[in-house]
Amino acid sequence: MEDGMNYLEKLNPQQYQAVTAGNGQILVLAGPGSGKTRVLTQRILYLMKDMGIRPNEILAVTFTNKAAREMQDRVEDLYGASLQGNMWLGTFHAICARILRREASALPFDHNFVIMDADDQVSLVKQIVKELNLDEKLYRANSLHNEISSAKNNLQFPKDLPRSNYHEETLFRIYEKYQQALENSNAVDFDDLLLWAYKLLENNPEIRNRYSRRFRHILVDEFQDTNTAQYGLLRLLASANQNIFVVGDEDQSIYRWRGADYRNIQLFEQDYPNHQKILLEQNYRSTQNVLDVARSVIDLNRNRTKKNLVSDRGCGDKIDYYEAEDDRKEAHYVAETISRLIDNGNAKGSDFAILYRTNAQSRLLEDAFLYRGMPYRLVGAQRFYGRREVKDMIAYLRLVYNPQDEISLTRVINTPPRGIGGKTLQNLRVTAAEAGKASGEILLDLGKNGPDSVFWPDLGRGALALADFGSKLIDWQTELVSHASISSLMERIILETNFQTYVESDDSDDIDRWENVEELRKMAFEYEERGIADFLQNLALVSDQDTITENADAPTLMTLHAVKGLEFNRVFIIGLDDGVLPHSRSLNDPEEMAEERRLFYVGITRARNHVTLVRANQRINFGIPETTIPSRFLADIPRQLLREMNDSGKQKSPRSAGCDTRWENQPVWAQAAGSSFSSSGFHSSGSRIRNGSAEQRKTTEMQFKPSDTVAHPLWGEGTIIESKIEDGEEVVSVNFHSVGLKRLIVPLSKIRKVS
Ligand SMILES: Nc1ncnc2c1ncn2[C@@H]1O[C@H](COP(=O)(O)OP(=O)(O)OP(=O)(O)O)[C@@H](O)[C@H]1O
Ligand SMILES: [Mg+2]
Repeated sequence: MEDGMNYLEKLNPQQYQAVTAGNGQILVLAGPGSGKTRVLTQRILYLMKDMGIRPNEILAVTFTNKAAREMQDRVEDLYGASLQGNMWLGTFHAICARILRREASALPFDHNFVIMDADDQVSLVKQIVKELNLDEKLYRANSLHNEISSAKNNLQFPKDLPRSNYHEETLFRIYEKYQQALENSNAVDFDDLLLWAYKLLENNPEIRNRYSRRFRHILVDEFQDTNTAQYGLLRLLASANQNIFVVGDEDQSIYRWRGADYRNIQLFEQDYPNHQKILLEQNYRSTQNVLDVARSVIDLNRNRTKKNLVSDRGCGDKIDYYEAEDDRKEAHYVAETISRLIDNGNAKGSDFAILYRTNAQSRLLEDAFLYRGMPYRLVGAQRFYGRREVKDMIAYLRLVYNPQDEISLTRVINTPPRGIGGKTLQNLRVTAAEAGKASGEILLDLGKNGPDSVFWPDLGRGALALADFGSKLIDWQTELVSHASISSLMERIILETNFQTYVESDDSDDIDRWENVEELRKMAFEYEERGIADFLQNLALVSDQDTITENADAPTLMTLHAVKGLEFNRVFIIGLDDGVLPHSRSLNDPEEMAEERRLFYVGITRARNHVTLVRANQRINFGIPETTIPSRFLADIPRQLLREMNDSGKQKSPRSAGCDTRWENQPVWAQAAGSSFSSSGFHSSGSRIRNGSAEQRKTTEMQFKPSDTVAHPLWGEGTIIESKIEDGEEVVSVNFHSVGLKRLIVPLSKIRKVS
């Protein structure tokens, strides 16, 4: 400690306490932007610099590969030396893959196993449903795959599943066949990485001891999103030294659909009764207005500890709110506003994130950006890695690396077409099954011994084409072994299969497919040193967040799920309509609704300075406009924290500046009834929207009375049914000829009197 811990960046007392906590179990619970990730990073440094822990004795778990990379950069920067891959730092999946490769001799697959991507996993289930002659409409591959995935996340192999009815019995059979197919391909899926790592450590005391002794300190970010398998794994890995440091926020648990369970925080508290709990309350990311809005949303979730969120950064701007006529205009409003802010010199492209509930919502945004010729970054793994031409090329590499990979073989055996039809492929499979080998092994054998090989007389006329492909496969394997260069291997494959001509011949849309293949080759080039195993593994484990292109000065378009852990100066959240956010799937399930609320909360709290909430009065579904109702979450935001905007991005209803915390002391009313939404996005009775004292209430003047005829720009004419003062503002019920009854808050609504 000769430098007085100068290397530690400025920390507040609670942060300092967490960073320098001694051995044992430490639980850091704190809201967004309070420095959890930063504390974890600094603790790694502290362990190395002051506690004499070596990098290879530390295991640090992040939620994405991108987060791992950033953490590594930061630690190296402050440590002043390269960690040279000595530290075990990465996602649960990457860390498990590393363990499984090292310990493959104790497992039912080789160390060069491949990791199947999400698409392939579902295709495999589909194929099994077909093989079992089940009705594909009743047995949907996607939902069956989800069931298999949750079984795995609960640490269950097929034999552990209940089999007391027909459905359970069927699921068992499908799961069993699925595992068999993976094993035959020397492949695993994402969930297997966790499941096998857990079982490996649980069943092999020697291996468990080796790892748990080695990791003298374990650190976990985003702990609230761990699932059962991950938590179990942590327990095993920490079993020898019992030094485990976790940071998290129960309000940011948003991966329930992947088996995440924020109750693992409670489990941690029970399982480690001597743990030390540290709370961080100071928020360094967002302004107070952003935090107040976030809090008004999350405070309505039950069964949680209410937390103060205190900003270090002053009140800041109010939150903007815009209601567009339809979803196309919603997207244009966003693009237009951003373009204006950039043109005025008030912001730069990378300041912005535009967040939405579902990937499909990005399409109109992209249109709006393209229309203006504005660059943008669209985040999502499917965007690049899901492309046919990219998947084809990856499948080639996988097959060369692991000829047992049946799925990749099926994908490329006749792509580009080389005269190997369905019948020939079927023959190959049957021959392979009879010989107890993988199809790829037969191919290699044919490549070596020629089409007339005495061993495989049943392949018929297809043998020639198969042998030809087999010999290419041999050449590529040799290339890989002798040159160990992925990009030159790719070059050869491209050349010898006429891949470029094939890819360029597909002009079914205006995507530059060849450019994607070139991009993949560039990526491969960066892996020359680390090798093909690492490259393929990283391709398989890529997450949405990992696809954010760095150094691009452009707004980022991404889902609320993908934005976790990140921060932006300005955040737009679009689609604040009931059924979009919260999602229609979740409306009837209180647990799901609580998660939707957390998702909205995560979105708001990404902002440093500014949040804009946007919704559309109508959404076009398959060409038919449907009128929407505002998200029920909007009603939970105190209105004095909001500024309603008009089309030109100007404020409609000016309100006083500064932090307005009066609402905090008022009673939290029950959630609004769904029927009381107004066109202006906010509802009246039963809402938390209130400002003004009783005094004001008396003096507010009423503009409308029952039976007045009014007109609205969207809904046309209607008749006032009722008019009253609520919370100091006039609220009317109007019966519109076009859409029926609506409740409107007069100062915010667009109605005018006709007679
Ligand atoms: N003591 C501090 N002084 C100045 N800035 C800080 C301090 N602590 C954290 N920050 C900054 O605050 C921001 C939020 O920190 P960080 O991302 O670590 O928060 P977090 O708790 O992990 O948030 P989330 O829950 O969203 O993941 C970062 O920009 C970080 O650099
Ligand atoms: Mg964080």
